[in-house]
Amino acid sequence: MPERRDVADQPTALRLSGLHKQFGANVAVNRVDLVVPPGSFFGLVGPNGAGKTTSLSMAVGLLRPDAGRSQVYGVDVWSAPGEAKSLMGVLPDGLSMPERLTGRELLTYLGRLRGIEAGVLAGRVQELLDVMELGAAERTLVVDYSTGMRKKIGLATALLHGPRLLVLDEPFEAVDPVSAAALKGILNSFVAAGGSVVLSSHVMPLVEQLCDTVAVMARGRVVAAGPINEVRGNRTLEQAFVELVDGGEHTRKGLSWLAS
Ligand SMILES: Nc1ncnc2c1ncn2[C@@H]1O[C@H](COP(=O)(O)OP(=O)(O)OP(=O)(O)O)[C@@H](O)[C@H]1O
Repeated sequence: MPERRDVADQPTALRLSGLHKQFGANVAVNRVDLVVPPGSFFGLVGPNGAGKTTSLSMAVGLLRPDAGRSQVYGVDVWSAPGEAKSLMGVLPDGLSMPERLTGRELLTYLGRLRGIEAGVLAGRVQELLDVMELGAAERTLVVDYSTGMRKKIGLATALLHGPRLLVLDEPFEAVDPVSAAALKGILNSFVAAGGSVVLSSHVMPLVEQLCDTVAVMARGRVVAAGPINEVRGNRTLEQAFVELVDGGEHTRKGLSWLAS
């Protein structure tokens, strides 16, 4: 494992301040403040429709907020987008990519757009294809990839330029266990070397396994945030999550007509 760099002097990896977004009458994200410390592995959890994707989309500059700001290592995402984006690797929800390319062509194309020198780029592309186990699909176009393969090539594009912060929306969704283990290894090494990761997930054991810090969102607000041990207390994260989100009300509901 790479040696951990001293991250104490670095500015906050990601700071969301008063971030707000409304779709018509629906307040999707309600004045959210969030601080992701440098060198942390940060999990964003919440039930369906809580506002996670909307928050992350605004955080990385893909969706303009109605109010509030997002800063990456002190750089404002909306006033200095070029600089902020060079610091970030992003796996958005529903990533759209040039699909009539093979994985190698896609990574090479995006690497050139990001100004990576050709020799360096070729090495990185090969390493990413190997580690994501996409080398076997060398001749397959991205349009013909499976869901999990699309997730992996999306992650590869996020890692390509060597960012300091990774923002990943559901990175493990549809990824097989072998690839997931490889991805966990990559992300852990990245954090150990001083990088920061923010990921959203519905899989509580995965968040407990990977993350040192969590935020729980519900109905557009952050209802708990901090070191994972503090947020879950003496419960599992899943128990804490259910209690924080609805006091366990839904878990007691059943269907009167089912198996009665
Ligand atoms: N483009 C949009 N237009 C209108 N409403 C939207 C749009 N995007 C999100 N919403 C609404 O905003 C709210 C938050 O959605 P969001 O996708 O951020 O939640 P989420 O926490 O990521 O959910 P999930 O876990 O199901 O992915 C929901 O009520 C959703 O219907």
